[in-house]
Amino acid sequence: MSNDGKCQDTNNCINWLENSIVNEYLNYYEYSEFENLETIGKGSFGSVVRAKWKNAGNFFALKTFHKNDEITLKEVVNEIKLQKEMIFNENVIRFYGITKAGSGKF
Ligand SMILES: Nc1ncnc2c1ncn2[C@@H]1O[C@H](COP(=O)(O)OP(=O)(O)OP(=O)(O)O)[C@@H](O)[C@H]1O
Repeated sequence: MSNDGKCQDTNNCINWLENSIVNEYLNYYEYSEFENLETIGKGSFGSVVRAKWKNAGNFFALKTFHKNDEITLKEVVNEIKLQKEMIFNENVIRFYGITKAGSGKF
């Protein structure tokens, strides 16, 4: 699938994410690079945790999606697309990249 943001089913969404990482459109972080995870909020699709990035000691908000189903994967791709479009808006938090928890969730 091309990297035009289309995500019609589960496999397409996963391919879009993986191609975006391989082609370096998205930064990928190993989940093991984070420590001191503390839950700071919950949304419709998952929870948000504050986590320390071991490499530099700074903190990130990690948005975790609880399921790997089609609706959730479409939400992940949609949210990444929105974040990338908002890159120059100072009122919107910066999107740094994506990680994958041990359970396979993004
Ligand atoms: N970057 C962040 N820094 C601090 N807290 C955050 C951050 N992102 C999200 N949160 C907290 O986590 C909560 C859940 O965020 P999340 O984005 O999962 O859902 P939402 O946008 O509030 O709702 P929905 O999932 O219905 O769109 C937020 O309401 C907020 O309290």
